[in-house]
Amino acid sequence: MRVALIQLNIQYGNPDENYRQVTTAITQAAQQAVDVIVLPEMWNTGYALTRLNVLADDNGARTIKVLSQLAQQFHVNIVGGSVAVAREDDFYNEMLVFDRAGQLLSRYDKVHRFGLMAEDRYITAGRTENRFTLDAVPAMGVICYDIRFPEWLRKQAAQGPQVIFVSAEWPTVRLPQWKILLQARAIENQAFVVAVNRVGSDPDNAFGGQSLVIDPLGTILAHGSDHAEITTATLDFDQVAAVRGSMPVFADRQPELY
Ligand SMILES: O=C(O)CCC(=O)C(=O)O
Repeated sequence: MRVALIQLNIQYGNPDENYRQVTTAITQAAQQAVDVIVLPEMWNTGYALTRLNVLADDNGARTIKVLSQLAQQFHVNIVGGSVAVAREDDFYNEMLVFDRAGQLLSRYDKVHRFGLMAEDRYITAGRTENRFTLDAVPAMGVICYDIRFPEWLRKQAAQGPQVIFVSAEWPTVRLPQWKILLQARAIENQAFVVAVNRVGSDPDNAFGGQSLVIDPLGTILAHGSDHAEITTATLDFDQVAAVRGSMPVFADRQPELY
């Protein structure tokens, strides 16, 4: 599975420009013979949370139309990062995943809201898991702050996913933690981690990219820079079987104790 990670310079509170940028970037990534394209967190609006009433995508309709059409056109799977979605009277930070036929496979609302960026005031938390299958590979997806909750990832990884997709707006100031947390999630779950962070800044934070592809032993296969770019890497799932076969971490769990 060849993956492309799109480090976008998200324009704060400017969905039209962000849909244009995403369309251009996906078109470029698709020229590189990739199987899965991955986007960062909240890419339609950035963290313009106080204006979600006018900016958020109504039930995800615009995002679904754009990403589904691109997935079909380029015959590529898209892990659509996350977008701000309005549904009934609430706002969600929602990941949308599409297969090569443009079918919507999964919708996931971020479960762990990040209080330091006021999500707890503006965003409604999700309550459901996010597991899906891409080209017959079991996979899962989480959003940014979720990676600080290993039990949330483990609960899902124990059900088979071999690759964990992460979409983020992770501030530069905590990037050293980003790397360590992601390597730990890969090692403990014996899975590939494909993690995309945005670049650029908003009125409150700078975001330094450093998107990562990590193998099931925690080795970094690809490392993004701090500017807008597309990073690619190839995942060989025989490695997941080999690592899980050589150390039976999942079988050795004692879930009755924790
Ligand atoms: O956990 C962190 O340090 C960053 C989390 C974050 O920025 C987010 O969830 O949007």
